Amino acid sequence: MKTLDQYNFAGKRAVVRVDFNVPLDKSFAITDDTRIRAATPTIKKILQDGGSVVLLSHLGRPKGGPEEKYSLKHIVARLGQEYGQQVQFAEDALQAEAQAQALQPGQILLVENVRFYGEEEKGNAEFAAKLAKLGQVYVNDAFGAAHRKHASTAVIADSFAPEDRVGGYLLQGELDNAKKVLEQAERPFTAIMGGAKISDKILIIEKLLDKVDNLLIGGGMAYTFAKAQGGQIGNSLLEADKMDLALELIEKAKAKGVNLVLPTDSVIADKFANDAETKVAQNNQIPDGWLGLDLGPDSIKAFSDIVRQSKTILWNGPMGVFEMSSFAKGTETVAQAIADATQAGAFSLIGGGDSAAAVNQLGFSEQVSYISTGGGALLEYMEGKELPGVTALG
Ligand SMILES: Nc1ncnc2c1ncn2[C@@H]1O[C@H](COP(=O)(O)OP(=O)(O)OP(=O)(O)O)[C@@H](O)[C@H]1O
Ligand SMILES: O=C(O)[C@H](O)COP(=O)(O)O
Repeated sequence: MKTLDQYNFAGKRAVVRVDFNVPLDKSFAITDDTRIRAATPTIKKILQDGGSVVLLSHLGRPKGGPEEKYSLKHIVARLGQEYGQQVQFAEDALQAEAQAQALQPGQILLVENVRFYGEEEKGNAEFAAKLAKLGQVYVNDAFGAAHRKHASTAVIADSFAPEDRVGGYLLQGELDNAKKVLEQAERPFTAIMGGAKISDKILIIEKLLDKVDNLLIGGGMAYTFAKAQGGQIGNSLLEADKMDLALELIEKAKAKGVNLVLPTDSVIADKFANDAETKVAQNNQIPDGWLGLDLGPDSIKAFSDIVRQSKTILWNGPMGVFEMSSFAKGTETVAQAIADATQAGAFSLIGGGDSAAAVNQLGFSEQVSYISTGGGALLEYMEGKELPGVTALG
């Protein structure tokens, strides 16, 4: 992979694929800008060389057409602050060529969400070739989307000569840190998995069983395990078609000697709201009409104790609905335990858009070793899978 420092961008227009899939609140304000800040060194290097930049990104999961809540126009002003200059905006990825060609050295153009075209996620070659016309060199700095073989993350590279395909600083740094955990993990090695996207992660959990000593499973995905074990989970998150797999994972963990820890209790709520009525329940005895939204006190203690004794820690996915203060305690306490372990010499790698947001929001960002901008991308890399976004640069 050609690195940024091996390329001189003077007089060149670079198409830079970034992962600006940042969380937005209801009024479209950015609630965590980690991914924006993380790509800045790459963009500055290109500009300082005397190049111009055409930014491509996705935001959210639109259904193949424009959707106001997923428009990248919401982040234009923030980018302007970040780069200390006005950032131009192209409202349609396939109508952006004239605007791109008019860019002067040092200028930046942000192109509307590439997923407003269904061809993006299909990895359509014609669509990719049209995007490639926006510049003369392709830079991929979208580590968070490097596991997607999409038009702008991978296929587009075919339209550029190998010497004009470049890996950005963020992409390179992320790969270096992930390798540290994969190849030099000091034991005990603990992975903590949580969040809502059960189907995205459950297969990856299986792979982690070959690498870790402890696997802690919290957040929404834990209820699929509880239900599979015969528990009552009320209205908590469930992916019914993954229950068999959950049981298999429990068995496999046993066979491999991995300490798989599930929450024993939860903070449950009578509605999905910060002002809901709450109480603590055993994870297998959640009444109908109630839903588990955070780790309970026993689970918090069990998780934190293991984390504090670990020498390598990988965390992906919050332990509860941390965005609501009533359900943030599990995530906060686990983050504190990771910070304590790091202070005591452990290497801690935090992955996932929401996990990174939680660590920032709760004020722990300076107390962990590395915050990855990748969720699925980091995990797939850890699992030993090839990342199409990286392979395409070769
Ligand atoms: N018990 C729960 N019930 C419902 N939602 C939950 C629960 N626990 C956590 N969540 C939600 O899960 C979401 C995060 O899940 P997600 O799988 O997206 O994690 P992530 O860290 O962002 O990883 P990635 O980057 O792969 O998306 C948060 O918005 C959080 O509120
Ligand atoms: O948030 C992420 O993990 C990346 O931006 C990829 O998004 P996706 O899971 O919607 O492809």
